[in-house]
Amino acid sequence: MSTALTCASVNKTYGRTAALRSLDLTLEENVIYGLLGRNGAGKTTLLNTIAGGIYADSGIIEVWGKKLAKGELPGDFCYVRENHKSMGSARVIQALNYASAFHPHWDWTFAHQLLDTFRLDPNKKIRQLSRGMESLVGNIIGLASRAPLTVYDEPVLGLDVLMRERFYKALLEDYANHPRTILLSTHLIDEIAPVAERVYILEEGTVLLHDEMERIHMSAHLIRGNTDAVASFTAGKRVLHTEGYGRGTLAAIYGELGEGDKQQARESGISIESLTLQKFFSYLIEGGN
Ligand SMILES: Nc1ncnc2c1ncn2[C@@H]1O[C@H](COP(=O)(O)OP(=O)(O)OP(=O)(O)O)[C@@H](O)[C@H]1O
Repeated sequence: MSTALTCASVNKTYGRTAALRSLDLTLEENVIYGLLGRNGAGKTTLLNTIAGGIYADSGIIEVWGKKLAKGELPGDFCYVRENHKSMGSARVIQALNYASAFHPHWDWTFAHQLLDTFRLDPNKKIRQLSRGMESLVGNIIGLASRAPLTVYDEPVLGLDVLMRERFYKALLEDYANHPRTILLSTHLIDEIAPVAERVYILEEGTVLLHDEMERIHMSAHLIRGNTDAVASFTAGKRVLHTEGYGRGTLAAIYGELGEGDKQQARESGISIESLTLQKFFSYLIEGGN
């Protein structure tokens, strides 16, 4: 498996704000990644830095093994972000035409199918689109470009639940037939869980956690039981959060549980539940608050 993107010790400050701090991130070929983080964590700064829109103060960014020079755009790369208003009075079809010129793997048949799927009028002017429709134009470009490295910043912003489902479905179906490396930044955390294979969680400009979605699913647990039993069960484990309720304690823990753990839980009356990605995220970031 080759590496699509490497960020090594990337730093970016805006005045006194450190938006990216010694950030390391590696994206392997043909994997879908989720990029999560609360407001201001540095997601957009990271994506803009990768896309060459802003310069890192220091650090290395390599795309397909080639180090990007300052201001250099990665080749055969698609960056989907909100706001196509700069295209002014262009029509949707003109925006697609324009995008197609930059992407050697562009598929027009697929682009037209997506216009139907998303019920977009190709002759409508970009400036007349609703916020959700505007996101959809970007998403069509992201999908139809079939770029080997595609990055989406909040692709479902403003989309209703039906359109969000259609987007994820189109992405997964097309990815199955045309694997590529995809990075999706989103705040709709539980929706990304069945889509992304791996996840990066940013906090204050650095990577707080990077793991496989499956492993998070297997490792993130909420346990409840008698306070002493919970204390004994969690000893030596990674505890993200604890809180008391009545005479018991609830604890969010991270780590795979073996047969011995499960037996101990049964014997001491401790219940074990899996955490959703959203709950795991909030416990990891700030103890569930
Ligand atoms: N142009 C700018 N000038 C000054 N500070 C900026 C600028 N852009 C971002 N920042 C700051 O950098 C930090 C990271 O912002 P960034 O937009 O990358 O976060 P984010 O994770 O994308 O947030 P959100 O989820 O709210 O979109 C924040 O503290 C933000 O205020």
